[in-house]
Amino acid sequence: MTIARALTIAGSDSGGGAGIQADLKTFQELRVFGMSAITAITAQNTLGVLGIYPLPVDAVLQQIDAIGADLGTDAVKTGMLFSADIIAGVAERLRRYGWSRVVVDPVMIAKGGAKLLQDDAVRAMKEKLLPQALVLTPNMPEAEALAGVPVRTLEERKEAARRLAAYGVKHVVMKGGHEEGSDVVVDLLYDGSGFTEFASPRVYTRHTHGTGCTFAAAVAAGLAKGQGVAEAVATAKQFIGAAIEDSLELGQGHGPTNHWAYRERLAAAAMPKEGR
Ligand SMILES: Nc1ncnc2c1ncn2[C@@H]1O[C@H](COP(=O)(O)OP(=O)(O)O)[C@@H](O)[C@H]1O
Ligand SMILES: Cc1ncc(COP(=O)(O)O)c(N)n1
Repeated sequence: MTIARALTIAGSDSGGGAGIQADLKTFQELRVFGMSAITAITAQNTLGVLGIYPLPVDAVLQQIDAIGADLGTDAVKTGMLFSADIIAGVAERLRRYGWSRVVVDPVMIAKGGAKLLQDDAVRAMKEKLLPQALVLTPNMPEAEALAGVPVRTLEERKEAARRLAAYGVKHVVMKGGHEEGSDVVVDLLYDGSGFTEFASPRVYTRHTHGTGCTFAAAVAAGLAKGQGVAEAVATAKQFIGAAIEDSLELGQGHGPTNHWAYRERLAAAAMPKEGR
């Protein structure tokens, strides 16, 4: 049996809802063997980010090399990269190992406002990392920062996607969680020529900590299993939809999503009716 493998290069979230923890849980739920290279340790809970401790660039790259030299990977997901130096090193390693199924989640600011990417790192992300992204998954504020144009209306989101594709990104998923005044959350996939919409009902909840990480990790899991981008995005949208709907109500602030909800739904649907 072939085992699909995925590597996440991201920050650690002690609260377990975002970052490396969300990614590994998502890989596991989607039956993908998960591996990690930690870029920074954050002391974090549902109320906010209490501290950020970036690792030395060499420590980040050695973790990647440990995987490149032995286990290998079928897909890579990047999350919180924190600095221009880490971004440059990661971009070089992606090239060195020939890893092409790369999902870049351009994490910049935590929901509580803490900076997870230094200001001078945005340029490195655009110039060094985006050209290597098979899929880029910005939320609306991240798309604005990267594309340099306002991103609110559907037309503005499309224009930003075209601008981001010009950096060499093959597919852009413009996530719609931050869209205001709509009962539907639309994620827009741009493949360099056309747009596909992935829509779901908006869940009115405060428990959305780590939604972006979880979504991007689910896309990477699909790619690791050999799915095409559109199929991986469609599954990821289902996965995050279930995780948000069946919330765990943990913590006093913005709680994590439920990473086992999607699997439990599939299992319930497969069960014979009399067995339920
Ligand atoms: N309230 C919500 N109800 C349903 N889906 C949501 C909600 N908020 C976010 N999502 C989904 O979660 C994913 C992450 O979205 P978004 O909030 O835009 O990104 P981020 O977490 O990076 O800020 C997307 O697939 C989006 O469609
Ligand atoms: C270590 C780490 N990485 C990423 C996020 C972003 O999380 P969100 O998906 O809620 O924007 C976070 N809060 N912490």
